[in-house]
Amino acid sequence: MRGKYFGRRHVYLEEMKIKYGPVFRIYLGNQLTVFLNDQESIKEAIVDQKDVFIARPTEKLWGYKMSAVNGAGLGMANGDDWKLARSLVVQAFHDIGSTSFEEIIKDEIKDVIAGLSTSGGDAITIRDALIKATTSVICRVSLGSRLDYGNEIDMHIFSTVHAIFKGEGSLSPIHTLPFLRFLPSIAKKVAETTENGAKTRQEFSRHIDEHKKKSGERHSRDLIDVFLKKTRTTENYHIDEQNLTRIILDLFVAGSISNGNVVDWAFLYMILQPNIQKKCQDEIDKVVGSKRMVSWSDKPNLRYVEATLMEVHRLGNNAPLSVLHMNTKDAYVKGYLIPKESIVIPNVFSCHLDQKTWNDPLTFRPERFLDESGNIKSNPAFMPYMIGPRYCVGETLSRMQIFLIFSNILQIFVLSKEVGAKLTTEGTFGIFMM
Ligand code: HEM
Repeated sequence: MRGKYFGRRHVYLEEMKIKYGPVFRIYLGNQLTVFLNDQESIKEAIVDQKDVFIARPTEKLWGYKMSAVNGAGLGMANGDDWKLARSLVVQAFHDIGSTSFEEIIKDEIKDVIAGLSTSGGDAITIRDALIKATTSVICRVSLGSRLDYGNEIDMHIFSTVHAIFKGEGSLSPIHTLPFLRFLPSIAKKVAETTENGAKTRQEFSRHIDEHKKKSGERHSRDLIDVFLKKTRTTENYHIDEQNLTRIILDLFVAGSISNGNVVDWAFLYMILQPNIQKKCQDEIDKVVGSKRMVSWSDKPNLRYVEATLMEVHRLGNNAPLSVLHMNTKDAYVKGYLIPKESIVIPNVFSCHLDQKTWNDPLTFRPERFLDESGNIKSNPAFMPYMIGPRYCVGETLSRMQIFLIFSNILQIFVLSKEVGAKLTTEGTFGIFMM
């Protein structure tokens, strides 16, 4: 999308919603694409007709089809391949366990805090440190080792994942108008992306080989350990090593920058609303004090912090268009026919700002998520990790990271704006709202 909507596709979609209502369609190339723009329409499709809307349109998008040749991974897989990949990741997260997750995250936080402490009060940008920490968490959960920023190959993985985010994602015209790939400027980019993806997956294969050498000695410390155990204990296990490298890439893509990005949004709101920052800090001081780190078990008692992070998710809108779905049969939503094999896009951004649901939706107000007794009060229209059978598989790990990083940094530092800096909450629309 170009012209006045460049980087502001959400504005265009809001204008379409006002004109045509909560369900409307557009053509991407010759592909019919339906946008669902409120809680009722998203639920009616993705939950009430889950078996029809569970699919991904992988075959309909050129780049995704190409990248699924040696295994469709998890995020873009369908049918039994999806079930098996999802159950491997769920099993791995279960076996690694929340105690190990917490230890891994706290290790990374200590590094971020050490980095911030050396600034001596000078203005610094925290975003890079946050994203490196959250990428390192995924690295440890998938490959069993920290991301080494002095290592050329690790940096290659990091920049490959970054590059994916800078693109337009599934809505890039190249997917539905694949002849565009022959244009010289695009051809170069396609060649680079293909080469980088292949190199990154080769590196993952190297990690799998390393794990195999030690396999007898290892407990389930990471995804590769759990995969190797499955291949030993399950006859004709259907996921092969090629596909595993794609699953790992999916976890990196979906789960690294996303979390750092949310914490970055959270700190922006705290800088712009120092009174809310202070309320979070007062709660942390009261519940945890300053002699130990904030832990995941403190969360039930840090309700204002929790409500603040929910409000960050609502307004920061990390994954504004969720991930694409496809209906495998003709279906109706709000009385509109959605022909078989349409691309279906849950517009979570619009749902989170819907005037019908949210009082004063553009105002940052954590209290909207608290009841009169100060307990957390959710809202069915709040769905940052989506709903239905394909909801985010990394939700628990993600919530833990965001909570721990946010509260442990606020426990120590007061965040403020550099003198003269101009800050805005107008984000750039892409796979993630940046
Ligand atoms: C703030 C952080 C995150 C947000 C807002 C987020 C949001 C989402 C959303 C909206 C979906 C699409 C669900 C659907 O299609 O119905 C999704 C899917 C997914 N997420 Fe996340 N996510 C986050 C972090 C993570 C993390 C940390 C991981 C991995 C550890 C992860 C892995 C995935 C995967 C693999 C899928 C595809 C699931 C499937 O197709 O079955 N995400 N996420």
